[in-house]
Amino acid sequence: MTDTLLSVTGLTVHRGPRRILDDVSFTLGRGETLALVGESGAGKSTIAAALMGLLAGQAKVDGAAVFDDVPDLLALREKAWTGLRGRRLAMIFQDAGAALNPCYTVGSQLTSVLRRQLSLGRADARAKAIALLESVGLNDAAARMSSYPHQLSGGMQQRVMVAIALACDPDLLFADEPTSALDVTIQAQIVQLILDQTRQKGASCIFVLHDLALASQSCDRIVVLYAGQVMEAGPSGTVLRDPRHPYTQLLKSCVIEIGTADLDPPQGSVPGYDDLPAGCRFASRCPRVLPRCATQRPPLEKVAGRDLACWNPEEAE
Ligand SMILES: Nc1ncnc2c1ncn2[C@@H]1O[C@H](COP(=O)(O)OP(=O)(O)OP(=O)(O)O)[C@@H](O)[C@H]1O
Repeated sequence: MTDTLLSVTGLTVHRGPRRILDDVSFTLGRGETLALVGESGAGKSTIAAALMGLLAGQAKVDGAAVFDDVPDLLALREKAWTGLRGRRLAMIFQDAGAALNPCYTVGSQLTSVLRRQLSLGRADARAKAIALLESVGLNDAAARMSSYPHQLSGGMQQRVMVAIALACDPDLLFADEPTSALDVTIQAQIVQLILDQTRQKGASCIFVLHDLALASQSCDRIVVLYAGQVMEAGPSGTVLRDPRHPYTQLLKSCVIEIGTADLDPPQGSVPGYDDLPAGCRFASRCPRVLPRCATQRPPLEKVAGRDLACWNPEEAE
């Protein structure tokens, strides 16, 4: 049994009249990895941004997020984020090429983080930066310090991002689709690198992923989101071996296996945020829909070892 590092309760985000996240709750243990999965627009990146305090001024954020000894991340003012963001919570973005500053060398971007956050002197920061680049598998790390981002491949740029994110030994790392800009052969290497590095440091990690197969292989827990609501959440083995929510079942059926005969793509699409039903947001596409689903939102309840929000769940497989 791990102790809890992050506990999110009732996270709700409005952008104007649109309720982008609706009462999202989940927990993450210390040293655990968690995957946020769901179709594009489900609100995965918004969860990460809200928990990193990056939505201020853009959206109305309600709910609570207890993080270690911080009573509520969602209530922090910008000044209170100093010493937390980049230090105890860090982020790896989708596209390292866009996230790294093209005007500064890899070395100067890494050492500036180390000097600012850890107050290291110039020589110590340089030595630690080289060690970090070595630890993320960058060949010839000392020489790479003077490279500009455009002189590196996409995979190498993402390794640098991992080094920067882990520079201050954060307790929690967000990896927002960290491999979506990379070739498929490099993707698995980068996911493995992030997992190895976070495990080695005893950190927790929240992966934002589209890929259910990758989530099941790499993460301890999984949160399945649909149009801003949690449909099902729990240990990834339990949820994916025996999905009880029709939406999780649908996602699972979309994982393509070599050798299967025909593709059977799901029908319909995620509803627009301007036109949402009062009840379950998946109701219009659900094969097990009941009349009450459109009008009454199912509560997230403990069912068979996971949290489930469904009036008419699948039977055990
Ligand atoms: N800056 C923004 N301004 C207005 N709406 C936004 C903004 N960012 C996101 N949204 C909206 O919020 C909803 C959730 O978006 P979000 O990016 O969190 O989803 P996601 O699940 O991460 O999608 P993807 O997998 O495509 O990255 C979408 O309807 C999106 O259009």
